Amino acid sequence: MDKTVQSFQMPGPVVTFQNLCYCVEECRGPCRRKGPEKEILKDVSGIMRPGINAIMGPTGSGKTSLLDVIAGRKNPTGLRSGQVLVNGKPVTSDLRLSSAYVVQDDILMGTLTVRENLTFSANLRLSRKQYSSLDKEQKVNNVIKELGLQDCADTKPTTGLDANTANSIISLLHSLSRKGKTVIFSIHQPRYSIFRQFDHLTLMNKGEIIYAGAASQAMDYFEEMGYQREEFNNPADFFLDIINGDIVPTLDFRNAGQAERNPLALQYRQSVYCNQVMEQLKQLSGVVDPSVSSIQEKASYVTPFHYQLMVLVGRTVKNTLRNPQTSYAQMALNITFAVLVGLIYYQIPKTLPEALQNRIGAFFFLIINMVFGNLSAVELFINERALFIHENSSGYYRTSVYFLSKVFADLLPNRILPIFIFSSISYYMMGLKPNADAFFLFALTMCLVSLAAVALAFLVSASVASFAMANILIALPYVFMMVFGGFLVNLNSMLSWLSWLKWASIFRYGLEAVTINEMKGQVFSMGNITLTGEMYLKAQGIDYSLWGFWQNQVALFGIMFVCMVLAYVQLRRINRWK
Ligand SMILES: Nc1ncnc2c1ncn2[C@@H]1O[C@H](COP(=O)(O)OP(=O)(O)OP(=O)(O)O)[C@@H](O)[C@H]1O
Repeated sequence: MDKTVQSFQMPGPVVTFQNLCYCVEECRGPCRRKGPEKEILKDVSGIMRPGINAIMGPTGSGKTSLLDVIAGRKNPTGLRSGQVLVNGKPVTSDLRLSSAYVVQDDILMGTLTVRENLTFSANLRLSRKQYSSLDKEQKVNNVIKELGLQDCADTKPTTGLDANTANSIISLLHSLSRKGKTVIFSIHQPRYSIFRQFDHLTLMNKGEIIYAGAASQAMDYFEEMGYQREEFNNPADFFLDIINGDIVPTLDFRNAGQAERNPLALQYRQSVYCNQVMEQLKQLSGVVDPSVSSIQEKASYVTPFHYQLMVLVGRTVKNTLRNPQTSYAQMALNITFAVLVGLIYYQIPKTLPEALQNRIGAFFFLIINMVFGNLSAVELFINERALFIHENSSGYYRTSVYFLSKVFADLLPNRILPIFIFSSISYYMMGLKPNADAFFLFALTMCLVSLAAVALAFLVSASVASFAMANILIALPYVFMMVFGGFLVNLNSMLSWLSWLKWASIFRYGLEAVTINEMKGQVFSMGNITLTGEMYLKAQGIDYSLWGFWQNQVALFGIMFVCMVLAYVQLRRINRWK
């Protein structure tokens, strides 16, 4: 019996696509000028039934593009015509959750074991109402068993997945397909042992289908066209040789005088295989419910917000604990700088001129350390960008959950804790105001300066995809803010159209706040001349009233808040389409 007919009888989802035309705009030149449109899928139609459906073809033939369009991963703006249906219905988020899309690149959390990665996925993709923790554990164990990964289930992924996986993956897909799953994948040049497990084959060339039908009949199809296969030649190599023109047909099937760009595609369109597909598509599309396609779909998740947050924070904390270099480095940097500042400005005297020069110099030094010490925060969203895109578009969790889990898991161990240690060491070594409330306000200001700088780094991190770009983009505002901080240049003497930048300077707010906190109520002397802290603040034009002090904290908090919100918006705007 014909294999296509055999698999058709297997119950399970049927994926259909009709007249798909997909175009991309190529960017050219250093300015990435938009070039002409390029059609990468040309009127492609097909039916994928439960079983193993392979898409084959040479590099650039459109295999991945077809797979991406079927999976809804390709930017819909490029789709000029056609629609993908599953069981006659357009793809919705419910269907997305009951399907899986596996990409070629390694996008697993490298610090977690195979079992932990699978458990993470099971926790977020299986409904808590339908599956208990035990059910999920059992499912994970089954997958590990089916993949033959028992020996490396509790080791980190990269060590366990080696060359034997091609065979075991195909065996797993085969057994899944026999349970009524529709498995579709693209493959370049499989060996015979793999090829013979395919039920259905779609061969592509230059964005068009040149054969779609039972894999077992593909050889006959080309042999009937006059292509002679050498004995022992692997079918996959045979097809590629035909496409590349390395094998010529003994019969000339091309119509005389016809300058067809893709004669194999034309031949397929005229074949009984193509006619069958088009006939069956007509029957299947008769059941399409037009109301479904008109519904503007909203992403839905099988797990609630708080549960996703718990699972994600758990993974982020585990990742931080197993990869603690950044936290250690951040702590070491803060302790080293605290001791260094403490030694340089050790027990600042109250006699002039050192009393003022050393205090203001020390504060500037401290703020520089608070701002530039957070450069490592730019890596936060860049490191895991591919993982986030994959998991988020597969419906694992909401963007807000990811954002909150990353931000909190980074802020506490890497930012807030080291700052309190930093402040405690440097404050008392420098001999600043000894009362506890002054110390607390000092530490609070350092914390807010640091968090505002970190939030700006998060914003950059969520906006770009490469470290090189992020480093340039973060260094610029930091340096500008330093210049407009009020220490390197007197802001009153600056050109008025430039001096407004001081309102965006984290340095200025931080410097003013710690200066008010330290100077207010102090008396400095030189011989019999005395100078109060208030006199100094007034001479500098600093408002040292209660609100004058707290307005700096409010401004720092405002900068942090705005940058965090913008970072979240940028994370939502990340292009998830291929
Ligand atoms: N987003 C895009 N922008 C520009 N060109 C694209 C884009 N996506 C695909 N293409 C082009 O479309 C053609 C088909 O690409 P596709 O990746 O689908 O081929 P493929 O058969 O999967 O190739 P490979 O085996 O190398 O993965 C290629 O020429 C590719 O450069």
